[in-house]
Amino acid sequence: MTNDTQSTEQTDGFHLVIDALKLNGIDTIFALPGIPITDLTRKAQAEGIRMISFRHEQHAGNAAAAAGFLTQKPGICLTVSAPGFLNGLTALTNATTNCFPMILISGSSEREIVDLQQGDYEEMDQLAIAKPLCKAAFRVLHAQDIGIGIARAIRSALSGRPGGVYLDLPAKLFAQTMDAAAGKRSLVKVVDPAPRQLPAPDSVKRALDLLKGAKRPLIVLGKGAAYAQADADIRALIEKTGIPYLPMSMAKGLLPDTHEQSASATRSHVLAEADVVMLVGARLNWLLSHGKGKTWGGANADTRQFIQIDISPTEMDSNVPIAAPLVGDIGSCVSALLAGLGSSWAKPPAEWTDGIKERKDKNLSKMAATLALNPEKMNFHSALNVIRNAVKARPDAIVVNEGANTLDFARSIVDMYEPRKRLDVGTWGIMGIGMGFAVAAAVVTGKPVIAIEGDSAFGFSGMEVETICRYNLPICVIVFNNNGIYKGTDVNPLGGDVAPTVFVKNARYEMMMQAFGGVGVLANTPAELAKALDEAVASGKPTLINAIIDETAGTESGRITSLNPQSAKKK
Ligand SMILES: Cc1ncc(Cn2c(C)c(CCOP(=O)(O)OP(=O)(O)O)sc2=O)c(N)n1
Ligand SMILES: [Mg+2]
Repeated sequence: MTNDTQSTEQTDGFHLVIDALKLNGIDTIFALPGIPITDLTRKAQAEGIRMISFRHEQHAGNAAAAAGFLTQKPGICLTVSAPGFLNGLTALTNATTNCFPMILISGSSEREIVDLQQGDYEEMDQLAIAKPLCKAAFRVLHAQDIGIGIARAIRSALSGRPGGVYLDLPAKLFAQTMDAAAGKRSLVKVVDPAPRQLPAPDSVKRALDLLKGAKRPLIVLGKGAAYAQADADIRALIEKTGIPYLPMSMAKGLLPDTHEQSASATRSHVLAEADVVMLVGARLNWLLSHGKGKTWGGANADTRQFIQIDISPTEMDSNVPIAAPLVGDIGSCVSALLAGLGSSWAKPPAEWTDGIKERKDKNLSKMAATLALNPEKMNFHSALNVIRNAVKARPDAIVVNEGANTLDFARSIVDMYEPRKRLDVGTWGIMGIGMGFAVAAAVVTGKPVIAIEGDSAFGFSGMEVETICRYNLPICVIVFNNNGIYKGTDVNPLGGDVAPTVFVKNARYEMMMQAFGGVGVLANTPAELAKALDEAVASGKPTLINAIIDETAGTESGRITSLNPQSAKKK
């Protein structure tokens, strides 16, 4: 409480939180109301903040994370204390792993009760629990500190490597009052929350020298390159150097997947044979086989050199030595490289680029033949070919994708044409991002969203179809219904209960959407899927298409089956 004497008008914690968020350009909150934040959700809505309330906090958190990735403003997730906070933690930790900027704001119990463990309603030391799982965590105890607390959370989420931040607001804070004028003065508009970090000129020269001398150069674009919104410079760097590039899944569309320099269709060849690899916002983690082993084992395995562009200096040498670390924000690094190219940059040797083109053309015609097989039969390929054509017709649509086979096949079959139009399971490979990401994509962009969902993956967030209907969002959910996790054919050798990986046969998922007033379609053929998808994208109506997929078609864990521990051979 302050004793500021300038005015008698008072403000309170509720309004200071709302004013601080609005002052920093926050116009949407993804939440699940309850004690002690229900009134905050109502007051925020009354003050013009768009309040999107969910059925489970994990999906509100995923929506906040996706909003952060798409807008470069921190997505805000608001939850109740303890169980609501815990439900939001998975999304907060996943956002931090993905480097997506979000802030989880949770109500909490009072310090004096928590610290004496006196058994409060939903008592939990939330700040202590959140700290190791996110980029930064703060608690605010006094109304006059709300402005600085929100400012610190915003700057932490956006500066340097973006990530998840936890902000703990004990219940009593909201009802605290203070002089309105003093309250206004206590608010902080964050200046330049994500300062540019320019690379050192000598590091730019080192990287260019390495690229210049390469016989088989490759550029790998990660989701960090998509987040950077340096789209024109990234495209110019690739096209001016003529170097083949490989987009990781959420970097697809930075250049159209049909671009002549895309090496996606011959990924294994370029990873094995490249002699200089430049990573742009892509970490050498499991998704790139840690930069070593069989995947990278071609002719240049022992002499291959890496250039890495990353805003975090300690990311360098994480798995293999980095010969040319380029530390800075991606936009600044890419423009520095572009400036250093000069006018006489020699394209890579034709032997390398022609070899890639030959392999790529062969693989693309093999894929075309597979996609054309049995056009009337419903399997992963024929169903995804329908979606491939729909996205080609509507490149502004946003694709959300999760599952195992449903994910792996979609990644290679559904081409993307514009940046930040594909949202998926990310670094962790986590299921359950589907509906939260879809809601955020529709809310922040207003564009049509096509959610390509394995039937197991859909189950993690399926209740949010009610949220989608409640806000009448232009989302078309396509459930790839193969009756189970990976496939639908496992059996229990003892009889009795079904096998742990199978679901109710031919479940009628489309009826869930109908239950809440949306459009539900059962699609048994690619033609039925195509008709329903075209109508959904054209109408913008919440739609769920239950695509019945051949239940024998999948493989265990899709592309990453090798990660399953192999049981010892039975005696
Ligand atoms: C939160 C969570 N739980 C479990 C998993 C394990 N998992 C699970 C459960 C998947 C679902 C695969 O089944 P699906 O029906 O979604 O897709 P397909 O049948 O098309 O392969 S993919 C995968 O890695 C996970 N990645 N994330
Ligand atoms: Mg399945």
